[in-house]
Amino acid sequence: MQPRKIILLGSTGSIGTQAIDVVDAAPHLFEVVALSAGGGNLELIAQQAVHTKAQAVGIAYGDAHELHRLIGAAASAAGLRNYDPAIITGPDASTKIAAIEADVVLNGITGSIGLAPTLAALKSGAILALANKESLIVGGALVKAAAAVDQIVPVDSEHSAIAQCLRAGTDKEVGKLILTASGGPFRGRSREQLRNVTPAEALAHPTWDMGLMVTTNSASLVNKGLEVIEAHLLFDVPLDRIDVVVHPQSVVHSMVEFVDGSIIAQASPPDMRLPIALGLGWPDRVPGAAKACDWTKATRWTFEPLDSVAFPAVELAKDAAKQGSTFPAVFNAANEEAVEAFHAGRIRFTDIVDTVESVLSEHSGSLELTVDSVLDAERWARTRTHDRLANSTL
Ligand SMILES: NC(=O)C1=CN([C@@H]2O[C@H](COP(=O)(O)OP(=O)(O)OC[C@H]3O[C@@H](n4cnc5c(N)ncnc54)[C@H](OP(=O)(O)O)[C@@H]3O)[C@@H](O)[C@H]2O)C=CC1
Ligand SMILES: CC(=O)[C@@H](O)[C@H](O)COP(=O)(O)O
Ligand SMILES: [Mn+2]
Repeated sequence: MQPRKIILLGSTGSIGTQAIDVVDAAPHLFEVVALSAGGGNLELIAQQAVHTKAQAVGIAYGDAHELHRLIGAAASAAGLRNYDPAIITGPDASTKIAAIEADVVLNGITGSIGLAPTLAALKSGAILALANKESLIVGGALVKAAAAVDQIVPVDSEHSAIAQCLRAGTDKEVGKLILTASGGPFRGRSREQLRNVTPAEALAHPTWDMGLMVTTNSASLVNKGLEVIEAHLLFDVPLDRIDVVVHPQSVVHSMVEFVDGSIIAQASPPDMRLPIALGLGWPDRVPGAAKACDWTKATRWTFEPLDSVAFPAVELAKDAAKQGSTFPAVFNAANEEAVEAFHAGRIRFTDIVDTVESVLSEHSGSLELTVDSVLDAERWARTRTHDRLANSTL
C-alpha cells in the first residue's frame, strides 16, 4: 500500500512538530507532501521542508527569499541535491496549501485564522485531521455543511477519546459525553486567588506541553468551554448532555456514558502523538504510536467536580453555543484578544473571562451564518475587546 499523502498546517507548532515525529516513526504509512506555518520560525520550517522533502511550503508572513535561502542551505547541509519546493507566501498561504491534492490535511494552526484552511481542506475532499478546534467552533454549521460524513477526524485528545469510545455503541445508546479537564495550573484556587497570577504561572501546565494560546485557555478553563462546543458540533450531542469533570492526571481523556449507565473511557498517558497518529491513520490505529499505561507501578486517577464559580468559562461557552449564530465566534475572538493582553501585562488573569462575558453581552448576533458574517463578528469582537481593555489599569 502507498503511504498516505499528508499536509501539515502549523507544522512548526506543538501539534505540527509532534506530527512530524509520528510520520518519522511510520514512513511506510505516511508521507508529507506540503507544510505551512505562520512564518515566525523560518529556520525550523526550512529544516522541516528538507527533512520531509515536502513539495510545497507556505508561510503567512516573513521573507520568501530568506526562506528560499534557508531551504537551500539546509538541503546542502543534508546532502540533498535538486530539492526546490514551491514556496507560497501571504495570509492565505495555508489555505492554498490545504487545497493541494492529499489524503489527509492536519490542521495544527492556532486560532480562528484556521477557518479558511479548514474549509479549503474539506473542499479538497481530503480527510481533515482537526486539531484547530477554533475553526470548527467559529464556523459551526458552515464547517459541518462543508464536511462529508466522517470527513473530519478529531485530533483534540478529548474528542479523539470520545470518537474511540463511540466505536463501541450506536447513537441511540449514547446518554452523555463526559469531557475530562486537567483543571490547569490553578486547580483548587478561589476566584480571589486567581486575581494576581502571572503569565508564567498560567503557562505552567501540569500535564501537557502545548502552544501559548491553548495553554492559557487550559488555565482559564476557556479551553474546556471551547471543547464542549467542539464536542457538540462533532458528535451531535445536545449541550445539556455534555458534562465536564476535573481529572488532574490527564490519563482518562474523556468518556461516553451509555443509556444503561455504563461508561466507556479512553485512557493513555498524556501524549498527543497518539491522537495525532490516529487522526492521520483513521480508522486504523498506528502500532507503537505512544506508550501505554504502566501497570507495574501503583497509580491513582482522581476525579472532582469543576468549580464553576472560580472558573465560569465553561458555562459561558455553553451559553454562547446555545445562542448559536456568531456568538461562539465572538466568544473565541474576544478570548484570543484578551489572552494577548494578559501576556502583554495589560490585564489581570481574571479579566480574560470577565471581558469575554461583557463583550458577549453586547453582541446581537447575525441573522445568517456565512463566512462573511463570522469574519464581521470576529472583527467587531476584537475591536470591542481592544476598546474595553484600552482603558483598563492593573
Ligand atoms: N498542542 C497540543 O497538545 C494541542 C493543541 N490543540 C490545538 O491545536 C492547535 C495548535 O496548537 P499548538 O500546536 O499548541 O499551537 P502552537 O502555538 O504551538 O503552534 C501554532 C502553529 O500555527 C502556526 N500559525 C500561526 N499563525 C498562522 C497563520 N496565520 N497561518 C498559518 N500558520 C500559522 C504557527 O506558525 P509559527 O511558528 O510560524 O508562528 C505554528 O506552526 C490549536 O488550535 C490548539 O487548541 C489541541 C489539542 C492539543
Ligand atoms: C491535549 C489537549 O487535548 C488539550 O486541549 C488539553 O485538553 C488541555 O488540557 P486541559 O484539560 O487542561 O484543558
Ligand atoms: Mn483538548
